[in-house]
Amino acid sequence: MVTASALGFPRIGAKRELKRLVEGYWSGKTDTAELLDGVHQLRIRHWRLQADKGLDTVPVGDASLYDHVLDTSVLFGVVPVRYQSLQPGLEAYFAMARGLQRPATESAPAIDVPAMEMKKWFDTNYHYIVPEFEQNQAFQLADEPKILAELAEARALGLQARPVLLGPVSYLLLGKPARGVSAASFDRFALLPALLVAYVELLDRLTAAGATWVQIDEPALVLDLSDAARAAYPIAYRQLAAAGQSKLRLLLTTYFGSVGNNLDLLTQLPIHGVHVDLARAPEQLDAVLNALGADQHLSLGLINGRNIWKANLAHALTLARKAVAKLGTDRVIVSSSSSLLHVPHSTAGETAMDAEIRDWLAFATEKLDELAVLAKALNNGEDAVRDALDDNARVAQARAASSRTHNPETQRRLQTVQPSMFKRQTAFESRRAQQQARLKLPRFATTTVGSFPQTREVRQARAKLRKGEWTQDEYAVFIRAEIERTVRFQERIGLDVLVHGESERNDMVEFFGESLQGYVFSQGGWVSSYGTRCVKPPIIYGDIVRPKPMTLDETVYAQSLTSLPMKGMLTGPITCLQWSFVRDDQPRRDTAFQLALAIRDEVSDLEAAGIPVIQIDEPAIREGLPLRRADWDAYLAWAVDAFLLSSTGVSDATQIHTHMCYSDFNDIFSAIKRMDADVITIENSRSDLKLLSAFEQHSYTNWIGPGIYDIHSPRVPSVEEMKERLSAILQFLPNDLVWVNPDCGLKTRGWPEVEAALTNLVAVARALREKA
Ligand SMILES: CN1c2c(nc(N)[nH]c2=O)NC[C@@H]1CNc1ccc(C(=O)N[C@@H](CCC(=O)N[C@@H](CCC(=O)N[C@@H](CCC(=O)O)C(=O)O)C(=O)O)C(=O)O)cc1
Ligand SMILES: N[C@@H](CCS)C(=O)O
Ligand SMILES: [Zn+2]
Repeated sequence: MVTASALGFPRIGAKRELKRLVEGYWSGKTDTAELLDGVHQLRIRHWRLQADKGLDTVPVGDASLYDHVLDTSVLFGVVPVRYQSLQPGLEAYFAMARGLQRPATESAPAIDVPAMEMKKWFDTNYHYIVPEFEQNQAFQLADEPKILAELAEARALGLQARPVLLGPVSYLLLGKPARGVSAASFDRFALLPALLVAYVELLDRLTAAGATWVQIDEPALVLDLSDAARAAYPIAYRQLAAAGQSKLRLLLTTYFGSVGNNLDLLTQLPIHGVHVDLARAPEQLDAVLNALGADQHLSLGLINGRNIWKANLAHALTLARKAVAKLGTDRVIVSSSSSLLHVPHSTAGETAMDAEIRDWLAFATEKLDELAVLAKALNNGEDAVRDALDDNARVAQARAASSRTHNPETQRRLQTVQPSMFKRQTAFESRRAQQQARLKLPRFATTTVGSFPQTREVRQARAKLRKGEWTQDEYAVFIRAEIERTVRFQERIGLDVLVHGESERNDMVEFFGESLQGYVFSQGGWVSSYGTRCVKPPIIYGDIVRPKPMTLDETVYAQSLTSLPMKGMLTGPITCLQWSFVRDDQPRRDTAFQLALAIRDEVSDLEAAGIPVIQIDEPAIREGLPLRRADWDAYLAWAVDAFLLSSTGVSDATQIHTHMCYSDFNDIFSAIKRMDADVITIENSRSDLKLLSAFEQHSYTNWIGPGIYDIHSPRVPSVEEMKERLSAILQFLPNDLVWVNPDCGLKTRGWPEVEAALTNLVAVARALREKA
């Protein structure tokens, strides 16, 4: 029989229950028992949902209080020294995730530990906590592994449960040497034998607890691997295969792309099943089928875990039938291409969405239905699911034929784009002089990345507008007051280039999605971004049109309040593309260019209204980089072109900023140079300083603002700490190129923290100016 299962399910909950529970715990409103009971109920609800939809197996261990990579570190005792004196359990766990700052009491000394580094999970907008390994890292299985308890829970409910583990090789590859360990002498694969001992112990215990299959995620198998990484796979899996007295079966999963040249490696491994992503890479099916061993199972990643369009079930069935013809029904599993973590929970609550477009969508819950239909069609014949298949074909035809997706004016503009629209009028040196003459900024100019605290009042104001309790005018009055408060605050703190604070924006991408045609947005389509923070990616279904200016009123109002330069804030085309669910009926490049033209128009309007500085955020440009190097150049060519198209329609004296966070700059350096922004502000405060050496090595000569304040943590960095950071930065970058700023927007922080941190930041810049 063909079985159906998903690789993982969204953990946040239909109503973001996980967020409320965990944030309630952090604020002291929820105690430990309530937290643990709440997440337990949520897990059960998600497992039951999958079983009720007709899936044969449920994943166990994919849910997490903060991040599943952090869970893996805790599971194997990979806790950096600086957290080891904290209370083990939730205190140490959350301190690793988000830092911990607590004043001294009579009985306990003060605690002040920063958070661990966060990075993008492959090419997604999900962030994981980067494991830190000592030179001779010890691995020690937790006394009470959470996954064992969860397996017992699922089995007690009578469910067929499949524990999910991050595989040892991917885990090692995702980590980094701990502080003080020299990167040059660090050999992560030297840690493999010790790590495998802990994995084997865990697999033994899972087997004893009743697991028959374990899902081991090895997404690194879709990357270009070093020889050392390739060599690690057979070593690892030979050892793991012997675990569970050889009774346990391992399903090794790959996702986010094709296994490509790693297929030979994969099929040598002594594993019982393989999962491949057929949504991103359907072309790999034949090669995988040919390479599979005699008894190996194949899990077909047919239902897209990264996008929200209903699947083409006829196409999926064609692929699945091919697998069944070769392997027989008992060796085939139908599955999601990746975990469903990256799509929202359900379309069920989307009653306000345009009905025609809603009919085209499948979120996680609806994807479970699709999986069940596929399995039924393969097991019982298509007639058993005739209505579902007919309905699916009707939707695909309706979408393809819809007049809603095309706009002739947008198409015409794209045809008339000229090469001159991708270039500033003169080179940076000349622009720099004109901008200095206009803005008269001091050395080490200070600014922020754009957003200021999105307080409960701000979010509630938007909720009132949404519910019709406030008129648009009442909301606008409220936002103006927020803008004025933010401008006065920045003047008082002493920043040099101000921002309006983005209080009118729910999110830097969703806001633009709501303002542009060609987009729809959901009411409850939340997707985890990091920890308890979620985003609601808007959905691009058609050609992009900017019906009217999107940011002009607020920016011009903010500028009218101050004589200091005001920076207009826009989100760049690649970030809008990357953080939206995008249409799959045209190349991403075409959508990016449509977005770029809309943003170019906004830039022109801001400039014409006298705004002297405009920031076009592109934090997602690195994240969009294809996972295989062979595909990088093609992507970077159009991605940078899209940025240039959005940003170059201004005079020399208008200063263009861009901002990037969580970027591994070394990989895309020449692209960043080609973007030719006058100022780039970058994330840098949690990562080490090596990224700055790239700016030095590549003789980057435009202005740079490496973040010196980690805004993702509630911790306030001291003057001394920021001074040290800045001095270290100045070893790599010339004084006259450096700006001083936080590493990202301040929307997640509270005003008191922001006041304390920015006061320190300005003090550091002023002290440096005096020295210079
Ligand atoms: C810079 N980052 C971003 C990424 N992706 C984006 N799309 N946007 C980004 O900014 N990726 C990389 C990083 C990730 N960083 C963050 C940072 C912060 C958040 C975040 O704070 N998310 C919020 C939700 C934001 C939002 O859309 N708010 C809405 C709705 C707010 C809400 O929950 N309202 C309540 C009612 C009000 C109340 O009573 O409080 C409700 O509807 O129930 C808004 O402001 O209107 C979060 O809370 O998770 C995400 C990624
Ligand atoms: N301007 C945005 C950028 C975040 S990446 C902000 O400040 O929130
Ligand atoms: Zn940022």
